[in-house]
Formats: sequence, structure tokens, C-alpha cells
Amino acid sequence: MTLRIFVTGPPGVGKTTLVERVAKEADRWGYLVGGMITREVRRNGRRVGFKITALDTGEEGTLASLRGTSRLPGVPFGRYIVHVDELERVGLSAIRRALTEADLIVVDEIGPMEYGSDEFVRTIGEVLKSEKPLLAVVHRRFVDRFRPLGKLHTLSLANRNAEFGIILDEIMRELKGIRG
Ligand SMILES: Nc1nc2c(ncn2[C@@H]2O[C@H](COP(=O)(O)OP(=O)(O)OP(=O)(O)O)[C@@H](O)[C@H]2O)c(=O)[nH]1
Repeated sequence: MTLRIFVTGPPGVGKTTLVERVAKEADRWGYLVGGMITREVRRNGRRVGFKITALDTGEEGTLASLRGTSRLPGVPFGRYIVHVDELERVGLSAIRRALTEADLIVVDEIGPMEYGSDEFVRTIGEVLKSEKPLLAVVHRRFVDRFRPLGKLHTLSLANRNAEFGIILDEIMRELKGIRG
């Protein structure tokens, strides 16, 4: 059974940080890690949007901006505009490269913003059909949908360090089992 780890939890609990730390450690051990990471963009201490980074190339894109703060085209999503073209140009291309080239696929995150792209939904379907180990952040609203598909870890401030160790151990065991 392919290892699929889903990380969820409340806003700001440290999901992206945990996934980044795991990706960095796997990379340090010489494994190829691909996919995308989403980070918030803050200006003057205020969250003004979200950017995505391709883990293999470092290429960046703007996933979403507060309404009225970006000229990029996109679709309204609450207080934000989601730039679907950017998600597909940077995030999806990174995930597709990871499907063929990486030992571990990272997707941060699988959530309502990303689900605004049909191409994103289709690509996640491909990832789930592949035999590649997956480490994904799943928005709390999507937990029920993904829980049956892998191991769900719900982070809290109290357990996030312990969960990092557990998840890293699971992933390194899987990667060593596949590639030695
Ligand atoms: N001290 C400490 N700070 C952390 C840790 N993990 C995350 N943080 C900080 O907590 C803040 C939120 O971390 P994120 O990783 O963005 O949290 P998130 O759950 O991905 O947030 P959302 O994507 O907004 O839901 C950032 O400022 C991090 O630097 C941790 O293990 N220790």
C-alpha cells in the first residue's frame, strides 16, 4: 500500500512548516522531493495573499490576493481572488514533474482555493492513482474526503513537534524501502 500522509489542523498551527521540514530532511538524505508549498504573504503585518513555490525549481506564483491588490486575473473566493492560471503554471507543473521524477510528492495544500481549478482536481486524482509516496496538507473542510485514502495527522500546538518526528520517520522508512 503506497504511503499517503495527510496533515491537517487549524489555521496557523504549523502544517506548512512541518511539511517543509520533512521535505528538507528527505532532500538532505538525497531523495528527490517535488511538488508545491503554499505560504501566506504578509504586508505591514497583514495577510494579503498566498504564494506557491515549486519544490524542485523554487519557481514562485501567486495563488491568491486580497481583492483589489493584484492585477492578475482570477476568480473571487471570499476576501480573495484565486489566480487559477498561476496555480496551474507553477503548482500543477511542479506536481506533474514530481509524478515522473520525484521519490516523494508534496502538495501543500489540497483545499477549497486549489479546488477552484478543475486541472488541479484531475492532477490530484493522478497523484492518488500513482504509486508515489505522498505528503499533503489537507484543508480541514476536505478531511472527510481524504481520510479513507491515507494516514491523517491532525496537528495542534501541543503535538506538532512530536507529529513531525512520527511523520518524518514514516516517510524515511518508506523512501529507504523503495530506493535504499
Ligand atoms: N515555534 C514554532 N513556530 C512554528 C512551528 N510551526 C509553525 N510555526 C510558526 O507558526 C506560524 C504558522 O505556521 P504555518 O506553517 O504557516 O501554519 P499553517 O498551519 O500552514 O497555516 P495556514 O496555512 O494558514 O493554515 C508561522 O509563523 C510559523 O513560523 C513550530 O513547530 N514551532
